[in-house]
Amino acid sequence: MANEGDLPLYEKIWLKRRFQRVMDTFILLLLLFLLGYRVFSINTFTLPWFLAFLCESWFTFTWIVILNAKWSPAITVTHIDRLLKRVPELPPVDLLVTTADPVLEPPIITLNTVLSLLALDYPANKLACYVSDDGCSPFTFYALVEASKFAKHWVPFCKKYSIQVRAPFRYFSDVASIESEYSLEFKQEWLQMKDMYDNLCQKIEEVTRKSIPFQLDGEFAVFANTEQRNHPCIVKVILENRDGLSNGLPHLIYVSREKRPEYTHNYKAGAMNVLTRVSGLMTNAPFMLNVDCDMVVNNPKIVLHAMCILMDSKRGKEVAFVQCFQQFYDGIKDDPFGNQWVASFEYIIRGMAGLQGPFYGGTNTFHRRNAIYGLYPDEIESGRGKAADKILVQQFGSSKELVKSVAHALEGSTYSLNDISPSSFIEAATQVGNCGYEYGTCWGKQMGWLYGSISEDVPTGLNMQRKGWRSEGCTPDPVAFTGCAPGGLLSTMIQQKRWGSGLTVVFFGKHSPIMGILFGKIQFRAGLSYFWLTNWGLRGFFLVCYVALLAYCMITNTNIFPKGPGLWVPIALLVVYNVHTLLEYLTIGLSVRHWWNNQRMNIMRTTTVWFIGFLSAMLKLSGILDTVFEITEKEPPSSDADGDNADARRFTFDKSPVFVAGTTILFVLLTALFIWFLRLQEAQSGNGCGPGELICIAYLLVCYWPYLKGLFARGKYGIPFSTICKSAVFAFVFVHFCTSIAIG
Ligand SMILES: O=c1ccn([C@@H]2O[C@H](COP(=O)(O)OP(=O)(O)O[C@H]3O[C@H](CO)[C@@H](O)[C@H](O)[C@H]3O)[C@@H](O)[C@H]2O)c(=O)[nH]1
Ligand SMILES: [Mn+2]
Repeated sequence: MANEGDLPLYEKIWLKRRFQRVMDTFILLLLLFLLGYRVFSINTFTLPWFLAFLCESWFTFTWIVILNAKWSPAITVTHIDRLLKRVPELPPVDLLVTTADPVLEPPIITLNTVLSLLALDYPANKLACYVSDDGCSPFTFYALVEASKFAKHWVPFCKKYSIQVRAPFRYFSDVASIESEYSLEFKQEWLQMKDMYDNLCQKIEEVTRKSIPFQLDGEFAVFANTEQRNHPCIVKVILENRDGLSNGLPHLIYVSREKRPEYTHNYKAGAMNVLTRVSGLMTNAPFMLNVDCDMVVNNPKIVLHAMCILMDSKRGKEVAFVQCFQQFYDGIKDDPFGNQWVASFEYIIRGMAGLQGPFYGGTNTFHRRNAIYGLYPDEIESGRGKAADKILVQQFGSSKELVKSVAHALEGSTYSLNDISPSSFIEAATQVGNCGYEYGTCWGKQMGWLYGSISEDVPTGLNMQRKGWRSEGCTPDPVAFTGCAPGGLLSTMIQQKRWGSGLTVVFFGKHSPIMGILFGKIQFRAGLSYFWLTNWGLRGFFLVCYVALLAYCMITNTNIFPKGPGLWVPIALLVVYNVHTLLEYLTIGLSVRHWWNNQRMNIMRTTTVWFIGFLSAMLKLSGILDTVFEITEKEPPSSDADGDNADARRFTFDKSPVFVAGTTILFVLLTALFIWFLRLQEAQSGNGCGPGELICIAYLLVCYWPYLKGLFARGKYGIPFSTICKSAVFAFVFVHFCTSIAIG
């Protein structure tokens, strides 16, 4: 038997999914068959055939990417008991939260996230919570101050009764949390807590509802004369665990970095870098947990689980970050807008976890501070050694205090808890939160959260894996964090557009997975699996081309699919692919409806928002137009939140260009079908468009059904008249173009 001390703190278990591999391979063969067919039927060579060949080559490549990503899935199993036995002194962890807009991200949400963090099952003197507020909002600050008062009761309550869900709005929305079998004492305290929480909500609502805020004096004076994009740096220590009590409350610090109109702020990446520096000064924990303002802790032991991985003496040393999946609460049943990603997590991200590790997803992630600072994994044992202060100043900026703390972190010297309290660093923290601080340094370029893409998370993770680091997934039961999925169709589309655009920029940039494979230490298969992510925009481009090609065939009575027996290949592809994905969904307990919703959404988002994202990335890359990080709207917790709400599942439309793209495609499909139908009366020539094209167009139309319904619906469920007009013009131009090149 192995010595107890030798047992690893975590294990990695590879899953066997043989049937899936067989099906995946079969689909690949069909694709190759189709390509082969095109190559050998070169005598019928026409431009449409050639374009179809290009697109299908791309689809085949995409399939190889997916197959490779899914091929060797793995899960991690963590052993908290071993950790607690072996590591008497748990390391400190800094908790970093970002919020950016008090309207799109109501303070009550941020407050709940923070409360759930403060109540983590981890020694309170080892935790410090930092909240970055890009909105510079006195409301958010007020909410945090009030939350800190409530936390003094809430945290002991949670710990005393081992409550699982420690975000009050989640906890109290669950009626089962108070059932008859509980003791009288508990019930009394429960009622008290509920009362206090209701009061807290009421207070915050009262304040935020007023158009003129409360008196900006005392603590709030700093917010006078500030604008969201024009204000000095504000750092406030809200809670301080002065006596270092392990059963007290963690530090809570509010940071609103300086903003000036003449500076670029780099959105979330900029905010994260400021948080990294401020936390570096104040507590300098070797590990940092980063969550978005709407991701509440769902498993209070999650830090312990993550530490099992990061503190493991063998394999843990190569792990730069531990990624917990994004999962959502109150998600609408059967995922009508395709924004819950359940199947992708199960198959793709678990698959990546079996390679060099999952990508960094922007939230629910534990980072090794020195990996963020640019350390290589082989430097971790020995530390980097003493770097000259001059070099550190060049890289990290001119704050003397920060350079000292960075040197500490890079040397990997044992984490001596700072005896100095956070509040003595306010001045230094304000300095590192200023706009000009990063000028000429490496922040955002070589280390920290990288700038340049509005999907900052992916290149940031790649930048670490490029140096040879691995990452690890962590999926304990219960789920680690739960967040709020975009509420409706529009916010989903905006989010998808941002990813489509940001990821395309990554693909063509310095931090592309290709560069990582060629010049860094990204393993080939790991790099290839990243294409699943970074190619979303490109997939939009190719799919739109293919759809246009199909429509062109229908309109001009030409074809891209073989006739006769060869026709069975594309048809078999369509059928097998759908059956296979359906089985994948059913295997993990998802419904047929869920599958179909995701399937059609995949078609809709690829042909609209990913395509638009691709175009906007092209504009950005050619320096014509910069891209903007549009924040996803978060819905405030409501008592009638209910996953079965029929209205919430319906598609809503507005004047956004996203819907112009979709409606245009719908019109093109309809016109193509209509022209084909008219032609039915005429005698058929042998070489015209055939059943292959027809089946594809019909399939696309079924996917686009919600748009068709939108044409006839009213109010927010209907497509606005102006959108219809614009789309009609675009569709007309396309059809006209088709007919004119066909004749010409
Ligand atoms: O200027 C900004 C913009 C955003 N944020 C914060 O960034 C987070 C993510 O923004 P959100 O609008 O919720 O975007 P999502 O699409 O939901 O986020 C996903 O995608 C982002 C990258 O596109 C990642 O950064 C996120 O972690 C990931 O959850 C939120 O906490 C925001 O407060 C800022 O701090 N400053
Ligand atoms: Mn979000």
